[in-house]
Amino acid sequence: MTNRWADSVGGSGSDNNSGPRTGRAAYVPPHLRNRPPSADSAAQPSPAPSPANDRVGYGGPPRWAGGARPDPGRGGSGYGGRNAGGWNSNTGGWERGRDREVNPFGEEEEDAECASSGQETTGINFDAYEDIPVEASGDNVPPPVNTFAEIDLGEAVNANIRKCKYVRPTPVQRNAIPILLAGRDLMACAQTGSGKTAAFCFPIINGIMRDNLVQRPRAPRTAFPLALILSPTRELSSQIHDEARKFAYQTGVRVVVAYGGAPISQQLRELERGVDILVATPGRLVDLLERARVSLQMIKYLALDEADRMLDMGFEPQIRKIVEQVDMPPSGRRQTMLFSATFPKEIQRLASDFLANYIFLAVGRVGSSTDLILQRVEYVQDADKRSHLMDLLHAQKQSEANGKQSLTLVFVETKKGADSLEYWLCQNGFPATTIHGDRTQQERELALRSFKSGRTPILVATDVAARGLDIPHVAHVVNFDLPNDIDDYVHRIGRTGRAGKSGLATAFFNDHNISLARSLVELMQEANQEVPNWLVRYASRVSYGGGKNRRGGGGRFGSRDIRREGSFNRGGGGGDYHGGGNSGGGGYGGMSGGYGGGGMGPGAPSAWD
Ligand SMILES: Nc1ncnc2c1ncn2[C@@H]1O[C@H](COP(=O)(O)OP(=O)(O)OP(=O)(O)O)[C@@H](O)[C@H]1O
Repeated sequence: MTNRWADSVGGSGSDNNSGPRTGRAAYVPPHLRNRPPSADSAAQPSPAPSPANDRVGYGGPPRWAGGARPDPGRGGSGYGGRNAGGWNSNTGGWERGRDREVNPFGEEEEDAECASSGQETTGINFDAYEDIPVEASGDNVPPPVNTFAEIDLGEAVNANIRKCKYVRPTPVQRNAIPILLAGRDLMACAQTGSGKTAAFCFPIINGIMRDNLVQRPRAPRTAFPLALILSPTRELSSQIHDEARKFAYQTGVRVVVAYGGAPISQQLRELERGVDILVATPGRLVDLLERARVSLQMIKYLALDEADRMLDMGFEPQIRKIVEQVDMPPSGRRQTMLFSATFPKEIQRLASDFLANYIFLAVGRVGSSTDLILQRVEYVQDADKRSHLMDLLHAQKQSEANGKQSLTLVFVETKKGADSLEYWLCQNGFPATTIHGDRTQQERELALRSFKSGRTPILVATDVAARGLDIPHVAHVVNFDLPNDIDDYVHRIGRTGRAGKSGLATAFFNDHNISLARSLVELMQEANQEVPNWLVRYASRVSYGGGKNRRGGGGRFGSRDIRREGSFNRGGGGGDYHGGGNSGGGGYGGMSGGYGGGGMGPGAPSAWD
């Protein structure tokens, strides 16, 4: 009973690509594939047994060893449309191909009854978002919608929305989807856990289905995707791929993922079988482009998730190469969408290079954290951090005595620190695992699965796990080491308090974190959190501009559309504006100042792909 959710989570999206594949069907263009769904015929794979701790798993059978691997949710709609994304437009295999599509919902559908009858809510707590302020600026902003029924996403996508148990669109979806369906470029900022993935996936899938027969060039070994979704980490790309496959199930739109650390041969095979939407990390994509195994010349939709991270110093050269220096159609001839929970001014400036006459959308204040997360900051000297963490974990265990076990995500600064804390926790009776850039991809995936399943309910991580990961049941995020950048803090704590659920975030603060004090106080006040007096005193002692604090230089959440500031002249003028939350009324006030000083630090580059 207690493990029921854990089992289903552990199984979902992890081994659902191991269904049988029998032969190859001919390519069918997406617009011909959108037929009413037939009964799912694919057998559901059973989740592979995993050890209690992935360290123990080192002795287990090697995954990926030789040939096909039981790959977690990757590359495998099983659609079988050979050369989709390529050149062959033979339509003969449509039925066969679709019938073979592995059901990406896996056991979740079977568990639906259990989930809805239990304490778990599968949907967003919409009350939490009722009053969220919305700002949209740009020319002729399409109005928001209130329901999915108001948007014509097509029968198959609507069926998938129901399977996902999405009853109503979230605020970012209500606003972003009509903008994207109208073909507009978009820079969208919305709080962590508020449903941005679907906000860009639905319009992309719909667009591909609507496009008339797209004749792709003839090049036998080169894939020609129509849409590209870039994200900064392997795990996030894998997660987006899993989500996109659910949204695209039975639409005939084929989604493939490519990221580093995993054998490229498997990814090449998937690409050869056809791709409409390619989800990728920049490094692996550059590799595929250099091998001429992917061409971007047919790209009509480009989405950058965690766009501010993608355009900061760590990634910008790769992104420029992909978007500007290969064969992707220029802005204006493709539709570009950038999403994140944080958008510093400098990044907005850079981003405007990739956009044409775009709309800027802010749902909630840019860079703010959701007040669903209870934030606590405690003064803890470095030497005392471990025992303090132990106290927190013991207290948590006590409170869970009669309830379900919840997950704790502990962020540390270094990879070595992660390993050593993990070891210490395990020694002290707290099963833990770790994820960071020094672990192999195989180890990283195993660790994530072990954490999600609740087998190791503590995950010690570097910033590699800070962005985008949507892990149910993370009840507590501990910033054992605080980051230097307040935006990183926002993303880290955003691993809890998702989809309308509440969460707890505890930070250990000491004199090493002094440069963060002021922005931390502002962020907490913004989210109606109780701020300790000692932290306010720290904040008043420091001036802006220190460290990598990007909020420095004048005020709180700089954040609105930078085109509305006089100095910015690129990318079209700001104009239309609709404020208010769900009620559709009211204005969007209170955003003043801006990001000023501070560099755009790459955070911990070694942790990123
Ligand atoms: N309309 C909806 N109704 C119910 N749940 C939803 C809806 N849209 C998305 N969700 C769920 O909300 C959760 C968070 O969504 P998602 O991961 O897209 O958030 P995000 O805004 O991208 O977060 P982050 O900024 O951390 O990347 C997911 O579990 C998703 O399935």
